[in-house]
Amino acid sequence: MFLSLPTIHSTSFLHLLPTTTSFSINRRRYLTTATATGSDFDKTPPQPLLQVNDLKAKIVENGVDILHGVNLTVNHGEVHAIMGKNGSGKSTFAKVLVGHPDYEVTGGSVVFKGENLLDMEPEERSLAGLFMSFQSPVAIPGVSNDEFLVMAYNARRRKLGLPELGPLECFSYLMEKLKLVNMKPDFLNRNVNEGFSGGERKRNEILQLAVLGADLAILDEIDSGLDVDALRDVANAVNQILTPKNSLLMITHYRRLLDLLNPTHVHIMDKGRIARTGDKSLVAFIEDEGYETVSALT
Ligand SMILES: Nc1ncnc2c1ncn2[C@@H]1O[C@H](COP(=O)(O)OP(=O)(O)OP(=O)(O)O)[C@@H](O)[C@H]1O
Repeated sequence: MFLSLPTIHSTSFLHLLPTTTSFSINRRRYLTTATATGSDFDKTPPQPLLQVNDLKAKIVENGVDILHGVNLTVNHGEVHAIMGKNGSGKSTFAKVLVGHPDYEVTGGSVVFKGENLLDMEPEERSLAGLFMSFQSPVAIPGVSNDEFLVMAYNARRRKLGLPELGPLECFSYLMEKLKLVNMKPDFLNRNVNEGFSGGERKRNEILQLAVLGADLAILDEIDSGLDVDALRDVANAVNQILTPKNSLLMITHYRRLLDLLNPTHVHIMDKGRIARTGDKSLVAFIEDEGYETVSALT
């Protein structure tokens, strides 16, 4: 997880929900009904959860431009996958969204829940409902998993004006989430990610997501290093965390994760841009043709 203040599912998106819209929810399509007061002309288009427009960014250390104009819209309840060859800028894009200090935005805009995301500090982005699990989650020596989760969860509750949970309530809340991710309770007493295997770290990221919640969860190669059982557990947990209101942006190289999480949109990133967007059939196209075909068209 991005180690700033915690992300949690927020109720503040409610005012953004349109009166009438058709939007995809995980694998289903829902049609909400208009309020009876207006004509068709009153129907407002769906308010995107995330709107990225011509986003450009460079690496701070060496000034190299990596993102060359990314455009992406994620609506509530959608599941997006970003694929693309190594070094095409997928992780950079994700890290720029959460405000990673290694990168500087040089152009474009990002609107999240109606707010300018680029104006927010990383902590504010997290508190606003953005969660990211990194490709290589870091360990936090000296801080136990349960301390970390309780602290993060209660910080978010304070931010939302909710009372903090006491130790007993926290314990039962965490146990419920552990079950969701199929992790043993002793993981709570261990220091965050310290001595965890690669797969355990990935599972622990999903535990953090389950505990903290998110309006938009960004999972960067959550499937790398997972055995088949762990992959299924992680996918099951993510599917249970998804609701009609929150959304998922996953970065992956592998079809097996897509089969389990069933994205509504698949994007191919190439040379720091989204070069192609489609549905899951795009994956079969890439498997047949390779990324070079996409590169040749950009
Ligand atoms: N902090 C950094 N310092 C130096 N180079 C970087 C940094 N971050 C990204 N890069 C470079 O930017 C390019 C894009 O990297 P990025 O990690 O975004 O690619 P990716 O599409 O996620 O690749 P992969 O599929 O291999 O994970 C690569 O050439 C990478 O070496």
